[in-house]
Amino acid sequence: MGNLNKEIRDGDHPDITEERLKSTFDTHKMAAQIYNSQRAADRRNEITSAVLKIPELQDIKPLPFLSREEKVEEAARKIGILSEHLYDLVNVNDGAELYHLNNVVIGGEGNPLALHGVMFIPVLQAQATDEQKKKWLYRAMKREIIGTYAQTEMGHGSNLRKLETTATYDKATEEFVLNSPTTTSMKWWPGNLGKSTNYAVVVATLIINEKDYGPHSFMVQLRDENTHKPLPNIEVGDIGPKMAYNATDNGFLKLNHLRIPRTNMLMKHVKVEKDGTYIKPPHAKMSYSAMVHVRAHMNNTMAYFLASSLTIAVRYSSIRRQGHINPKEPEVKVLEYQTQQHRLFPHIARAYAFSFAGAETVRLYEKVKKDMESGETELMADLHALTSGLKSVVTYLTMQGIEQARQSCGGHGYSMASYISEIYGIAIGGCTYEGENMVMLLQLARYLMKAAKAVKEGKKVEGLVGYLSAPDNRHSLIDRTPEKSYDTYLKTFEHIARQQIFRAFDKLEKMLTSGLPHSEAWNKCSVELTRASRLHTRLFIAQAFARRVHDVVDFHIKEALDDLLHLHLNYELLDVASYALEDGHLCGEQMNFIRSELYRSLGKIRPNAVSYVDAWELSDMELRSVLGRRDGHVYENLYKWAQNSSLNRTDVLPVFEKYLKPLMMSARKNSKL
Ligand SMILES: CC/C=C\C/C=C\C/C=C\C/C=C\C/C=C\C/C=C/C(=O)SCCNC(=O)CCNC(=O)[C@H](O)C(C)(C)COP(=O)(O)OP(=O)(O)OC[C@H]1O[C@@H](n2cnc3c(N)ncnc32)[C@H](O)[C@@H]1OP(=O)(O)O
Ligand SMILES: Cc1cc2nc3c(=O)[nH]c(=O)nc-3n(C[C@H](O)[C@H](O)[C@H](O)COP(=O)(O)OP(=O)(O)OC[C@H]3O[C@@H](n4cnc5c(N)ncnc54)[C@H](O)[C@@H]3O)c2cc1C
Repeated sequence: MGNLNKEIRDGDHPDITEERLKSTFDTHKMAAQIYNSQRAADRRNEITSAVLKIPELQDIKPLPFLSREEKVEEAARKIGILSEHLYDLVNVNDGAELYHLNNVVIGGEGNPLALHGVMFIPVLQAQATDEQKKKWLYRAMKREIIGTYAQTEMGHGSNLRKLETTATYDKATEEFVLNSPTTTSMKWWPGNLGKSTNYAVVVATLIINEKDYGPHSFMVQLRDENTHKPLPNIEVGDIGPKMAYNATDNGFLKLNHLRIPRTNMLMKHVKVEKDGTYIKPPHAKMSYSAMVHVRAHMNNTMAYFLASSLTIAVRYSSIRRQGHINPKEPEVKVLEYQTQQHRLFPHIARAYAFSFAGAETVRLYEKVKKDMESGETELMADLHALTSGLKSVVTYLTMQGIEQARQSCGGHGYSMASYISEIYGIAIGGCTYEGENMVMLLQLARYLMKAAKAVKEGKKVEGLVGYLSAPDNRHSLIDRTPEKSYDTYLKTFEHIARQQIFRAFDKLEKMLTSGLPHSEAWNKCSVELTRASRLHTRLFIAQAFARRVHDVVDFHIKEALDDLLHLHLNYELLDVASYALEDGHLCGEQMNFIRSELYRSLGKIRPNAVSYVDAWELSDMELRSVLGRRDGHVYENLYKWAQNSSLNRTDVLPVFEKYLKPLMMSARKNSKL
């Protein structure tokens, strides 16, 4: 039997090898849990190995040293090579493999086909008729055309029903006239809209005979297919640099009374007949499918970003020695400090939890997608509620975890050599895109309030909100039952979520009864409502984690996941404990028990810490971090990395003669006077 940790190599830093030798589980078997099958984990490594053999696919230099234009060009160069050799070099089979290939070769800063794959193709798959698919989808899949999803405007993103871009039907010519009447109506933000794409699905307010039918999707050709020049009546460009994600040309678009054929409206579910008759879709929100698609996959992308930062931080913490625990002994690895463990390990558990919750969400998404193809829409509300809550909670907690990872690396964490700040910048975009987090929490709250109303009316609710109808214990049984079971924790999470949902519901009802209009009452309750949504979602995440651990067969993997789950439940419960203390569901004694279990968990996780992050099998190429190097040789490579700085090209910069010398000369002259 070889080493359980598959990252061990000769010549690695002894401190990191020492960590890996302690592993109690096979990291590649653990990867099968993270990526949902052994085959998927194997394929990731095959793809990485294939890429490493192709010199043209390597970064020309570390990405932080590239200008914005160079970043855009570098991503496009690699996309070109990849598109040509996608099948002969790496034989990519599905979306997950493509996503991995992208992460290894290009990284998270974006590429010209990012929105093409993530939204343009999915929206055509879901909303185009067969004829429209023939016209655009198959060309898009072959990359003969490149598209994006242009919905957000400068003045409106969250409130889709107030989009200012209009698509007015002209019965006489059987055309839609697309128009951006104001500055604020310009499309603003769509990824790759600025410079890369030549087509877009534009979301505009449909007007027929002066009646507003709300947001609908239209295919618009933006640029000439050969010259790439913008077509008449179209102004398009890049919106400028962002916090991160700067290899992507997020863009603006102004449409000046642009005429497109009637058949350019995506009409699989909804129709406008030649005479202007409007035929409703089976469900009013079917046209929101591209957003739901991304939201459903975001748990996994966030888990990936979080795991990347933690891989960097935990590996670095195992070779960074500073200070003493026992003054008679050498300086310790910073990973020995309980504060460092408390800062990092709960986030490792969250990354796993998000991945498991993500797998369940994608399964539900795939089912709903299939149902929708045949016009079946029953589960759309459940999926919308689930993805709205998860999207918000997972992106927010990911943001916290990445920032903790950065701080845990001390000064070097602040250097772009750690690459954590770039990962942070990319990930936190997720708090905003695909629905601003508060807005999405309030969407889930609508669903929860309906369920609470049903329960109050004596009806039984099921599924994701089934616990609202289930019997509740007045007092938590944590530490009060002889057998140790996660069920007692999950029941406590249920209690907390249930209490908060009903608290928000009662507050809302009281205001409504006092005569306040619904929208005003809703606003006055909205902080309580978002709290209810967060607690409901955190319960779901904990349940999904527990379900996965329950299903694992391999003893050592189950044991290692069980340790992480134990840490997760104790840490998360402490985080939300005030809700349970308020009504005496938990008492001080139980709080002490939970705290001591948490500290015990940190000690239990410690020997496997490096293996838990190694199990994500993130190669050096995709991490792009000096601190996170697999071999642990950080210091000599930090020095090498700094040599890339353009400031080091000469010993003396022109600014010396121009500004600094005169400044010092004049100061010296003055001091002589
Ligand atoms: C393996 C990997 C493979 C693939 C990778 C895939 C993804 C990669 C992941 C990451 C992406 C990486 C890079 C991409 C980066 C960025 C891309 C970003 C793109 C964008 O941001 S696109 C623009 C997104 N914009 C938004 O999200 C806007 C948010 N606003 C809305 O969605 C709506 O305005 C809102 C808030 C839902 C309200 O809509 P509306 O006013 O129409 O409705 P009401 O509030 O009145 O509600 C009425 C009713 O409708 C229900 N409902 C709303 N939406 C839905 C839905 N989608 N499905 C079902 N039901 C819905 C709502 O609940 C109400 O029901 P009720 O009356 O309460 O019963
Ligand atoms: C990196 C990135 C990539 C993007 N890519 C795309 C893309 O490809 N295509 C595209 O179309 N768009 C894209 N977007 C735009 C994105 O979808 C929107 O920015 C997002 O939906 C938020 O909308 P907004 O900007 O209008 O925020 P706003 O709604 O203006 O939010 C401002 C504040 O108002 C609050 N608020 C707004 N409405 C409510 C409400 N009803 N109740 C309570 N609070 C409220 C919010 O919580 C927030 O605090 C992208 C954005 C980013 C950052």
